[in-house]
Amino acid sequence: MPLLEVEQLSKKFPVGGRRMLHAVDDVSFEVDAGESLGLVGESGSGKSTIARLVSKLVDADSGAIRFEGRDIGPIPPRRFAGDPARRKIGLVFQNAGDALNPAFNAARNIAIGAGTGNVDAARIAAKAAEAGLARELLDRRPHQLSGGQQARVGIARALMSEPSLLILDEPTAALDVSVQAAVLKLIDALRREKDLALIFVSHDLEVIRLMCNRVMVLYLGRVAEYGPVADLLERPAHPYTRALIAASPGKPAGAALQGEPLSPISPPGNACLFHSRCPLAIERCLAERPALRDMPSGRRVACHRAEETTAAAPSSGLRAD
Ligand SMILES: Nc1ncnc2c1ncn2[C@@H]1O[C@H](COP(=O)(O)OP(=O)(O)OP(=O)(O)O)[C@@H](O)[C@H]1O
Repeated sequence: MPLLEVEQLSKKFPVGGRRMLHAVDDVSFEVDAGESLGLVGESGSGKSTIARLVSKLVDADSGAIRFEGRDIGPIPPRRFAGDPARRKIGLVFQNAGDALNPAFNAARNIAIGAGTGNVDAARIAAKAAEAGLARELLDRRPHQLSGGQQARVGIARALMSEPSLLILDEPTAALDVSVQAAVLKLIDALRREKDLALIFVSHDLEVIRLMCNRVMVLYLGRVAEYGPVADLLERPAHPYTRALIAASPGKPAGAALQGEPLSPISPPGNACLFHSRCPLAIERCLAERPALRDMPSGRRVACHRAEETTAAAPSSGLRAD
């Protein structure tokens, strides 16, 4: 049984009048113990909303979220704080400085993660040590700590309840490259030592490559492609994945996507959501939204032309019919 099973998760937000923004649409995935799943996609693709839905900060419109086999989806977010599953899901957010209470010192901020009133100082020190935070920093308030130290406080806080799943939403996005590398190394070491499962949200494919076993590529709230990370990045099957890889730092310029993304507000019911920017779009893509379908080696892809895309060499210029 997977540690976490998410099935057909959907979330719309009202945006005035009767208009709804489709933030997450029919998303399914699994995470096993000790596994690290990356969520990647452009800004607005639904990564954070998925992280917030799974951690029950936001209520889903529909879909199941089975944690250790139990569907926690129907539990209202306000009641989830007292649920035993809550303690097993640790959360680490972008910009640790903002996520910490500025009035509390590091020790008190870490203690919050236990979810109960009084926490033994020795336990706080132990979690700080696991997160690589020196004991003498525990008396300092967030503004007296560096970005990397703040990130470690956030991680120590998430570890307080001995989680089996950590949800990390761009945990190092605000950090300098060298500090980022040290914090990523820490997270990876913790995953191995504790057999922690991770859901790792990032814009950065290189970070995903380093940190994750599997990756889910999202476009306008839907899964474009899903699969083992090395294989997927080596041989992307979805034209959007190819474009993301081509646009990542260190790749030659000129491969940027053309065309405008569709609006996530009342998107067309039938068409592929990527058709407006897709170099391979054909008539069928306008008439029939591609379902997520199984490909070899554990890959799933939502593209009518995936076979042609994977058959083409990564550097070859793909053309529409
Ligand atoms: N509370 C909300 N009310 C209305 N719209 C929202 C709300 N939260 C998210 N959205 C919208 O849902 C869509 C998905 O947002 P989300 O933050 O999940 O994307 P993301 O991929 O995490 O983006 P980023 O990388 O910028 O954080 C966006 O269009 C966003 O504007």
